[in-house]
Amino acid sequence: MSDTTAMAPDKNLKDILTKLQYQDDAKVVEQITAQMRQVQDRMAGIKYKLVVMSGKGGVGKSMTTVNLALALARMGYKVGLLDVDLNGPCVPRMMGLHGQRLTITPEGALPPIGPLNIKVASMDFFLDATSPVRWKGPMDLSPVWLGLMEMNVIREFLGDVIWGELDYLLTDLPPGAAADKPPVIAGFIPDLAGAVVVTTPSEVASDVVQKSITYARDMGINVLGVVENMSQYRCPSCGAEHDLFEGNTEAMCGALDVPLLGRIPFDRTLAKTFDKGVPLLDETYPTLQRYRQIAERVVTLAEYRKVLAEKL
Ligand SMILES: Nc1ncnc2c1ncn2[C@@H]1O[C@H](COP(=O)(O)OP(=O)(O)OP(=O)(O)O)[C@@H](O)[C@H]1O
Repeated sequence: MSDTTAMAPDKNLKDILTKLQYQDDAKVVEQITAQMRQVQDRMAGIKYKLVVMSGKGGVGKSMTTVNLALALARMGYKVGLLDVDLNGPCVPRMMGLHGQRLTITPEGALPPIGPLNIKVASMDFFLDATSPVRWKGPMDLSPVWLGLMEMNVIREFLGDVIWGELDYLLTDLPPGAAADKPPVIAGFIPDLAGAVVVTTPSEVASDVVQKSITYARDMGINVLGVVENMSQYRCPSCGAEHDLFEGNTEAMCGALDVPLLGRIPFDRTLAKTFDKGVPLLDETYPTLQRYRQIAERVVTLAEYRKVLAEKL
């Protein structure tokens, strides 16, 4: 049995990165290539790697990622969940794993196991509870270095986690549209099967989500479809459903030629349970059944694409 220790919390990017020395350009390329090779090896046992992205923040991307993972696990698949947000990782809390740590072994970092045997790896597992990740160098250098360092931390992190054999790995990307980090981070995941884009009808009314879909496609990411979150509000007393926002997701999907995978209503029970770290697991619950239908569509699309890619 290998010697295991919990990873110490560390918030200072400069400390995290002391082992990474940028001496010259050739070294940087060498280092990044080595990191990417390591990530490829670590993820070699995963059949389908998916990312979940959104245009703006707060549209329910993490809620969707977590519930798709749970739905896939309920369908009998071996599932992993990866949360790469440095400044707002919330997957561990939603899965009831906040405060856990990755277990460091000589072979790499073992992710904690959440409900339905889902392996969960998050930046949260080596960050401290409340303070933000901070820069300790000169402030005028911080935008450039923070970007570089953040990408480096993420590649290092991806190269450390031992996933073993999985059917699906779902990655919750940080929010952001167009020329921003999510598609770049998605590019760190080798043989990506595709992306699921989460939006709300109000976001559709703006052009942020369309930009992120276009940008993802420009980066060669296969957009499997769109999930419309907080579509409607179900009245707790009479059960009637009412629209919450203006916006026509169906029309947007038609215009972009991307499938609408499903709609999830605004559901207070969902928010209350997952935000408290007590994930709702009753599969007969109507909103969870909707996630199940979306997960079934995702499986069909991912498998179809794979078969197609193998035949061509
Ligand atoms: N369908 C829903 N019904 C009710 N509340 C929801 C729903 N989806 C998400 N929420 C709530 O909205 C808040 C934001 O959700 P979530 O953290 O999943 O968004 P996000 O897009 O991942 O945010 P971020 O941009 O910070 O990554 C949370 O409190 C969550 O519980």
